[in-house]
Amino acid sequence: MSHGWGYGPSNGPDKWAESYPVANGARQSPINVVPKEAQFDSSLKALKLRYDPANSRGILNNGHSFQVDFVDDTDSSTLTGGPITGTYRLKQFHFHWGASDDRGSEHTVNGINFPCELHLVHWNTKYPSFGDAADKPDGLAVVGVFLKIGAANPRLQKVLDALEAIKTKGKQTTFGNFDAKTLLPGSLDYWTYDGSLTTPPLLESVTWIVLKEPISVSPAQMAMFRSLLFTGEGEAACCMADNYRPPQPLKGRRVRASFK
Ligand SMILES: COc1ccc([C@H]2OC(=S)NC2=O)c(OC)c1
Ligand SMILES: [Zn+2]
Repeated sequence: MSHGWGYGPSNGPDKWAESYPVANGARQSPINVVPKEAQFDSSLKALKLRYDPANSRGILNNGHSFQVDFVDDTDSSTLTGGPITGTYRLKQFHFHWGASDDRGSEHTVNGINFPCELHLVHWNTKYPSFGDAADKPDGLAVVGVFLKIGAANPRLQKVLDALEAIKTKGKQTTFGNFDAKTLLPGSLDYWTYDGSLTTPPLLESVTWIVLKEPISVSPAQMAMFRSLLFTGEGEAACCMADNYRPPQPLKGRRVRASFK
């Protein structure tokens, strides 16, 4: 790729392998989840997500998505249980979405796309930092939550209302006292498999935890996601949408279910 990776025809997911050969690796994400082929595993524990709203810090347009960053210097916002061992700290959350409601999620279920997918990113505290954990096979755990078109979701609104302040690439603003737990659905039933980051560097370091139950988002709220720009101030505006990687080959991996 002659220039940075992105989601366009010249630098999108089909081109990433040119600069990141791991794109064709053995444990790439996302995948298509086929519930009937997922194995119920009774040894899988319940997810324990303990988030302290005081840890939320800021919201940033990073040119590929927007992310809400958390202070991660203590074990005050953590993921434990589920398929992982030990303690993983919440680092950030972000979303992937489509230009229209028929696409946008990264994982699919029986080949069905959702309009949006939330990723809550955690790193294994057996390593000293996110950066150290990011390239280890057990370094990261990402909780994926589907967003499904329905009633407006009031719990999303504080996040969406902040987007006008970060319209262009590189813009950020403070975003304190946000409880990420409010973005979770009522059920924490999940599918889990070994995978990767879904954008370059595509590191194969993620234990994926994809929740079965979606949360709702309204068409008007989806329009707010699409009001962001991939581009920086003063550049020709390009709407931020279709920032998702399509499903990748399973290559013999097992997908386990925490529920029957
Ligand atoms: C350097 O930090 C990164 C790099 C890539 C990703 C991508 O991998 C997933 S998952 N979603 C993404 O957009 C990331 O997300 C945690 C964090
Ligand atoms: Zn992501």
